[in-house]
Amino acid sequence: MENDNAVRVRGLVKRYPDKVAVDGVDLDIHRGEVFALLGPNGAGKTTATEILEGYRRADEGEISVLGTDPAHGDRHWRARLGIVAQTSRDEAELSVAELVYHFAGYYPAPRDPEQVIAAVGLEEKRKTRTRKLSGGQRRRLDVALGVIGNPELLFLDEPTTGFDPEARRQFWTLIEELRTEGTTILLTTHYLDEAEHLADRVGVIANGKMVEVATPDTLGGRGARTARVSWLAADGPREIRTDRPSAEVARLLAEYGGEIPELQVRRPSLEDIYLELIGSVDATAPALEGALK
Ligand SMILES: Nc1ncnc2c1ncn2[C@@H]1O[C@H](COP(=O)(O)OP(=O)(O)OP(=O)(O)O)[C@@H](O)[C@H]1O
Repeated sequence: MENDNAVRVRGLVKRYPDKVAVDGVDLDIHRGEVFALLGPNGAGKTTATEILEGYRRADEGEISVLGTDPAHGDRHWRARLGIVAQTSRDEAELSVAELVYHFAGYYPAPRDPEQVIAAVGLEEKRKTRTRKLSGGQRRRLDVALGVIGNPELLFLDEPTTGFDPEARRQFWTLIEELRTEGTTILLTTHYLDEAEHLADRVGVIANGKMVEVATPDTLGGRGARTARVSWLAADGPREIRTDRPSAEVARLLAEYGGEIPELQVRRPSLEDIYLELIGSVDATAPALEGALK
């Protein structure tokens, strides 16, 4: 019987000749959640993801993806996955619509190709050959091909790289719709605002190790962090740190008797916390002397 988690990983290790890319990772992704994997370049995100997709073999560890060990996944299992990899497939001479219809034919219960083309904002390009698409349009097509099979579990590896802000928002809406329909999603991204907007939980990976798994609001104790209240006083900008920002704002309000000039209340952003977590890992990483000689 399949367990409740879409993904269950214990003690995952992947070694390359000169590098341990994934170094003992545990990971649970619940059914129906959006999980964002964050980490610097070379942290091991793609390697780990490709092992879950069945494209690479682990050296050690127990892995279950939709109840199956990816090393033994058959085509029925594969049809339940959607994959948007970092590099695009190359079918340069086919048009957008031809390619989307073609891919729909691979799956037992595909989505409606026209709806998918519309959802990624490529209606006007449906007859354009894929080699004539811009980088961002090509990436939208990749997303369309990843979701056309109506997957239970969708892997998105840096899906919005090269998207303009409007396309990114449109993509976020699409992901929210998929989530509402119950699709489980594993997203890797370097955009912290994207992780914050979309993810139920985030995992930070660095040097092949999982540093922390938490909700975007609570990562690194974020929810309990001191707030900063800043405003423009008569003699220049002021900032104070406080655990009770509302009380501070009330005090200022009484003092000013009305509008407080340039008032801002800020807590550390997800990006601040992420950089702090990654920084503390870097500081304990082995020295690079050997590599730099
Ligand atoms: N086929 C390979 N052979 C040898 N080393 C590899 C191979 N693929 C990846 N690596 C190394 O493994 C480490 C992890 O790479 P990986 O691509 O998983 O990182 P990533 O977190 O996805 O990075 P990015 O954010 O840049 O995509 C890196 O040091 C990389 O150089």
